[in-house]
Amino acid sequence: MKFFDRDKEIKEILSILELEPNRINFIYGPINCGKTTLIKHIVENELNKDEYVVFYINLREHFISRYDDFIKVLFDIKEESKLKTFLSAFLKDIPNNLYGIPIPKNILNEYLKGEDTKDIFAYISNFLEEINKKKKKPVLIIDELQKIGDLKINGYLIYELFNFFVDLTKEKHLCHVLCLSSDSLFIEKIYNEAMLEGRCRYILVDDFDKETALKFMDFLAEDILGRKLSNEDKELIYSYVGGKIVDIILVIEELRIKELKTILEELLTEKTNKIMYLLYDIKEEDENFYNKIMNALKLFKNSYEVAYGQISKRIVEFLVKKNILFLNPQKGTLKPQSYLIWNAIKRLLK
Ligand SMILES: Nc1ncnc2c1ncn2[C@@H]1O[C@H](COP(=O)(O)OP(=O)(O)OP(=O)(O)O)[C@@H](O)[C@H]1O
Repeated sequence: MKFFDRDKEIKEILSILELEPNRINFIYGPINCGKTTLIKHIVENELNKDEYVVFYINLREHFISRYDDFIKVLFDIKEESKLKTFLSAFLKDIPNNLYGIPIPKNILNEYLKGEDTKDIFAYISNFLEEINKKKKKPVLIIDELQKIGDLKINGYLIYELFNFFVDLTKEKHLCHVLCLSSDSLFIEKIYNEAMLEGRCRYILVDDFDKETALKFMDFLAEDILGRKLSNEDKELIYSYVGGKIVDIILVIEELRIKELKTILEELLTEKTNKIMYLLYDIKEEDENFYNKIMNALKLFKNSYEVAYGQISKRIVEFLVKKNILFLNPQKGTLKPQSYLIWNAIKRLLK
């Protein structure tokens, strides 16, 4: 699939990377809005390869339940045993794109004997310093950071990591740090975390707005169907799935074999049923909680976005965890995770 648009977000992220690293950057947005695709596009097509060295670490692909698991994910483990020879070989011909910080196996094993991140973070810092000396700018990207949000070793690992990131950015200006997450409860926690105040920047990647969504439909229709869609069809698609990229792709792909109205009704019925079954389960378990959930959902009957304070924290947490609502801590608002979910909520409330 060819990459589409995101000019504004690309410009914003490139303008951050042009400057000296000074903050931790959090890239957040609703589920499946295209955060990973955007970052991969920037790394592969927009960054000057002579200037940047990117370390892309995706926690989604890994099972992380212990300290060792996390540390291993950070690194690209090499067989070489002598640090000096290993480093000079690496610095002679630095690749632009890596999936972990290179480290000799024996050194990593030494570090893993204790549960102290101090030596490990010192190793990474020194490594990044060497890259800086070669006039290259390192960029550390951590995708799905919330996966280690609850991991504890002598306190929460995430706080140690944030301290380290502050050191790399605000203190030493050694490395750009981009953290991606679609868990808006996690982002909200960070947003309100005193130790991170003034040390972070938040970049929202949202679903496409209406104008872009309609253009995306034109682009896909040409690409997948080899024909144009009528304005009425595009408006109809938007009224069901809004600017959610994955949903628009699905609709256009299905158009090869099904009628538009059938596709849209099937999608909405499926989503409505899923939420309905969830609500049935809650009602069975706790009728009082169910009533509170229904009252919260009623707020969305006539509005796509509502102020955060209108719904109690416990209900917000539940609906966000179940991927029904998306919380925007910067704006202090809540909205359904997608237009399709919004339509499903409205259908359930009828
Ligand atoms: N700008 C784009 N142009 C074309 N297709 C896109 C674009 N952005 C996203 N997509 C498509 O949408 C799908 C979902 O995007 P992606 O996985 O990047 O979302 P995400 O926000 O990282 O998801 P998650 O909520 O799981 O973190 C991708 O597989 C890709 O095919």
